[in-house]
Amino acid sequence: MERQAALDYHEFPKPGKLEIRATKTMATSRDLSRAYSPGVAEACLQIADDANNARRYTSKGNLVAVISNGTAVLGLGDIGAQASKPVMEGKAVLFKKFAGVDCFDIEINEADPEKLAEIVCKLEPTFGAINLEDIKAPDCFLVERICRERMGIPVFHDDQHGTAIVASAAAVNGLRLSGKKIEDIRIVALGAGAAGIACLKMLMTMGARHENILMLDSKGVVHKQRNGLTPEKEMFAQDTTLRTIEEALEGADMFLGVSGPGLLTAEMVARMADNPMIFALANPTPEIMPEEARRGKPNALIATGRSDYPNQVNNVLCFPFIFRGALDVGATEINDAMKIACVEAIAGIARATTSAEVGQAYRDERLTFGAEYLIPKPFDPRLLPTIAVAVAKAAMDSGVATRPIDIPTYKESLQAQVYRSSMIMRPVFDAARQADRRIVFAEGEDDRVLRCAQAMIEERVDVPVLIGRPDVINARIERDGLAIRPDRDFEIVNPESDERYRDYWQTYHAVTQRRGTTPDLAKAVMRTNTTAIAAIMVNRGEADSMICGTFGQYHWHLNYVRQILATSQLKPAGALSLMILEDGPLFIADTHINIEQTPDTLANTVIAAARHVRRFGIAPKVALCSGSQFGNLDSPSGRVMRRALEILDTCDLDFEYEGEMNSDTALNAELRERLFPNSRLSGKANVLIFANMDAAGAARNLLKSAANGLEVGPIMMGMGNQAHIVTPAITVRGLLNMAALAGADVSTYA
Ligand SMILES: NC(=O)C1=CN([C@@H]2O[C@H](COP(=O)(O)OP(=O)(O)OC[C@H]3O[C@@H](n4cnc5c(N)ncnc54)[C@H](OP(=O)(O)O)[C@@H]3O)[C@@H](O)[C@H]2O)C=CC1
Ligand SMILES: CC(=O)C(=O)O
Ligand SMILES: [Mg+2]
Repeated sequence: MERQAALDYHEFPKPGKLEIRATKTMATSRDLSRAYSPGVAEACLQIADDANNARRYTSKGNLVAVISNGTAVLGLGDIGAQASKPVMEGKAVLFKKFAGVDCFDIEINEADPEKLAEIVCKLEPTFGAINLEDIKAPDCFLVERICRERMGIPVFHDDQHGTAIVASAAAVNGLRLSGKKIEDIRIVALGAGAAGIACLKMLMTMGARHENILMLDSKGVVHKQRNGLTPEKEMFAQDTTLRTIEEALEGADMFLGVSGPGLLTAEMVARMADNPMIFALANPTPEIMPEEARRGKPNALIATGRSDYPNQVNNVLCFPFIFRGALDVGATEINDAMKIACVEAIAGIARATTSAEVGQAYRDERLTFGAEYLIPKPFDPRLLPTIAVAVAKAAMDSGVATRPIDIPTYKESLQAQVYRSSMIMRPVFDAARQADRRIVFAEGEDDRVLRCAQAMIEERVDVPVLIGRPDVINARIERDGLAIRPDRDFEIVNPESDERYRDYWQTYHAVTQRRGTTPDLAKAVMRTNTTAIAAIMVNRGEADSMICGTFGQYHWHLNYVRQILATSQLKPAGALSLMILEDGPLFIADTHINIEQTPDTLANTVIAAARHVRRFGIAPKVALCSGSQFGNLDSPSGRVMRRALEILDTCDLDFEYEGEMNSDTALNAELRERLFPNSRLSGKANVLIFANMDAAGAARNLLKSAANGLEVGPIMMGMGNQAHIVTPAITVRGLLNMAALAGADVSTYA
């Protein structure tokens, strides 16, 4: 049951959703004396001397407090500070996961807004910024005002401004679709609390007119004749005879619900103008469920706060990224210019085509700008670089940044955070953009290949050619909402019917006739085997490189690549995987080609690997890994390694290599020094070569599965970049990386 699953998620394997992690080693008494007394005193004195040093010597600069008193928790109401803790912990997790911002969740038993503000202000030494959360209106307005006045760091009440930013982004895009103008639309807001007031103010900043807005709270329409209105409600009170939600909604263009569950019915919606926007944002249960809203107005543009429906208007699209940008420039506040930059950035992302990753993360959904996709999805990797950069720039332009930064460099560093492969792959992508190569994908009907083709076109990597049935390819492009179109963006080779078929089977026959292929067999292979077709295209010069292997066994594909493309000069020399790990890149070979290495194949693998590693701008340090080390075991792999080392020693090589040794000895220079002080390898090895495919493959798979390694590869070495065979677990980004490698002229990136 979903409720029990949610509880289990919170309870197991240990209670809660967060823990604290040390960022420095604490292994020796030397560490202890630096981290704590006496060394810590040095850091204290620096900060006592200049408070700005706190950002340098402590975690303050990246630390946000998520603070609540539990008086308006989601739409659950005043459930108290303790009960609000799961929400605050949850926000802290989102801050960290989406934007690398560290958080403490702080739940405070204080209902008095002035006293609460006082407590928050006293926390300033600890934090780089404050996120107020789920504090009821009108108290939240006072708390925020006092804190903003007294504190020198950004204070942002997310239910107000985060919600307002995301709702406004959705509204901006909704208006584009309906063709209405913001200054003309009539808006009815149900809920006059933290979120409601802020959303309306933001919509007015975007151009909505005060006289076109009707606000309702639990007592009905907020009008001039009502007594005891708070100043915030007073601001929106209209001189009107309308009193109920039904009356208010007559002919309205937008419903903005930030109130409570189930307060809107299909019958009420039916009273609205044509093509209305219905934003039912109460959590966890909206004012109206989308099916019901559509019953009232079939052509309504509908958004809720929920992730299980299209158009999730939730402040998670904003808060991690607006704080990221604000912290990174040392902003003293989050001002209107930064908020507007955020609205525009969010709205712009939904209008641009979706990235490879977001397409993969939301595979079953159609993500093309439209009624079902007004705003981006929370897992869209473009959110961080796009929004944080827009916010940082707006902070600098509006004069609240105390530490201005170089925006292009900042954007690159954020992109590197999101796409771990982006830094190391940058020169490869640049080279692929410069080269004019045609890449043929054997499995052109695969969803991942189609998304990769789209990304290749967006990133101007190279021209894709897809082998597959055109009707299947077109149907999948349509289903996935991709923007690519055959002929305009890519070429299709249809194995069932292509005018080049005769040329292809004849070429295949000519190449393999002395290996038992008859004309009939050649014809059958060219009708059914897309890997062979791709290889023939490369053989005939109709493509520069091929990529296959999204399904099936590596050696099955390798057989055709070898048959058709290997020559006396070009032979598969091994498969190299670049594993991007938390502490940097590590190359592993040969993961796929030589099932058991001989001394000669091993020496070739080492030389080829060193050449490929250099192309990434990395100086190779190769370790020959085995169960035996430095001659201590007379094992088969030890013997192969030792003989390979002798061969390498005759080759006059200009890179570091050493063997044979265990893989921990390869990665740990201190251990190596103890075991074999005369090693020719300096520091940590960055290329591990194993004696057989089992060992190399196991190392690669363990690094991927147990160490969260991100793989670029396997890169086929020795074939002049004419062919790469991927493995079925490959992701869209993985394919795109391979396409960039295949698309780069190998001599141009390094
Ligand atoms: N999707 C998102 O990103 C976000 C959604 N929200 C949701 O918005 C809702 C309000 O949050 P927030 O503004 O922080 O809370 P507040 O407590 O500050 O405001 C609640 C508002 O809803 C009004 N209200 C409550 N019950 C009714 C009712 N039966 N009929 C009409 N109005 C009613 C209250 O009226 P009165 O003033 O008379 O008490 C008040 O104006 C919550 O459900 C919350 O989950 C909030 C932030 C973000
Ligand atoms: C999303 C959020 O902040 C709320 O519902 O209160
Ligand atoms: Mg909230």
